[in-house]
Amino acid sequence: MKKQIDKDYHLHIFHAKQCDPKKCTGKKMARFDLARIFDKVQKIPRGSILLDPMAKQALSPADKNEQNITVLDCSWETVEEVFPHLMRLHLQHRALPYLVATNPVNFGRPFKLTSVEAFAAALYILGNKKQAERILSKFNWGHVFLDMNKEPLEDYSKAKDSNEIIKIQSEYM
Ligand SMILES: C[S@@+](CC[C@H](N)C(=O)[O-])C[C@H]1O[C@@H](n2cnc3c(N)ncnc32)[C@H](O)[C@@H]1O
Repeated sequence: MKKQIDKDYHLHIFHAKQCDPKKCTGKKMARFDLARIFDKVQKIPRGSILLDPMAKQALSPADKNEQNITVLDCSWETVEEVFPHLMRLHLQHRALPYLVATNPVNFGRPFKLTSVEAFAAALYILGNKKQAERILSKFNWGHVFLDMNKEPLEDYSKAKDSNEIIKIQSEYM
């Protein structure tokens, strides 16, 4: 039987220019050509998955067929204000389930992931673990994210849909 080759997802960062550029994980990803970065909403590809911490639907393997994943790199202080403005673009807003951040700013905090952690979690859930490892490899704390979240990520990656993700999440919270 032919081995299926993992397809790489296209990663996009809508950058709101609200963070310290030296600490910004999105900027660093762009420097390494791991994601495309822009500051105009119009550049978000149509129909893209938008990783939105306030979305009603959780990301799940049912979203596997979408090619594009977008993150909004902004300050956590403005998240509640900015995401509703993007509803008019008809993107596929998806929240990530319970996972723990391992970046130096929010280490140990659930749900509050940096852009690179959010992308890596999404890639893992959608079945491309190699791309998740590749983007995290540019951060010296990156591998810790997959180590600490290995069990839930494995379970989420085997879920059928958003409802199953929510059920699995409740076992970890
Ligand atoms: C708020 S920004 C903060 C970026 C940070 N300054 C950095 O250097 O990476 C993080 C973005 O990652 C995505 N994200 C983080 N946690 C998430 C979650 N629990 N569910 C969905 N998306 C999430 C969202 O697009 C969010 O806007």
